[in-house]
Amino acid sequence: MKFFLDTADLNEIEEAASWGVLAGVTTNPTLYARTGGKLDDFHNHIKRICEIVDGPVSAESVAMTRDELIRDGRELAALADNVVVKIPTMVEGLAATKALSDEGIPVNMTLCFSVPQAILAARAGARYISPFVGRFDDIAEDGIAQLADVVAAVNNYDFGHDVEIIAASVRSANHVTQAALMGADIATVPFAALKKCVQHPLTDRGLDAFMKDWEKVQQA
Ligand SMILES: O=C[C@H](O)COP(=O)(O)O
Repeated sequence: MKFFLDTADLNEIEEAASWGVLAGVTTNPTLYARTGGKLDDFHNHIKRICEIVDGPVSAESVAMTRDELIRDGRELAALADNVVVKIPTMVEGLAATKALSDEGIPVNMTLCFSVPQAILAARAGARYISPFVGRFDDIAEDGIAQLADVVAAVNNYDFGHDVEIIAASVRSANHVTQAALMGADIATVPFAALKKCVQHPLTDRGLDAFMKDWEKVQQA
């Protein structure tokens, strides 16, 4: 499984990239708004992320019609070679995904919550599909079970092009564990959750014991 960072925060992206584990970044309008960024600076911001990350960077269109989504998608794709256009799973989004992928522009279909949505996204030409996990948990449903259904269903078929499943709306190390065990291709993880993935209380306890014992060696 590859790790993407689910953020538009440049400091977080630079830090995770320095760990050598970052295979890509996903952004959305909420994540960009959280940086305090202005509309005028959005394209420059995506360019800056693309310069830091050696991998696909999803930039989301906020258009609602196929023509606008296609126009927006072309503009976003022109920003850098590693831009992936993120498009919501809806009828207009499918049509735009088909048009953009036919032009060789990779699309990440987002806000995916069901197996039929995922299969349709793949059929339309989506390079990436993003089933959301945490938002199912938020409504007292089992997000991991939903993700497992999507992974199993998509893996049943050959769509004639590469399709990777991005476990999105990931909130915890346990989500990452479950996504990896079921063979999700990618987990896109917020920075705080990524840090939690590195940590384990037994690692901390073991390290503490090693440091204390090493002090004894130094004083012997
Ligand atoms: O845009 C995709 C995100 O992974 C959504 O995550 P979230 O449910 O934590 O906002």
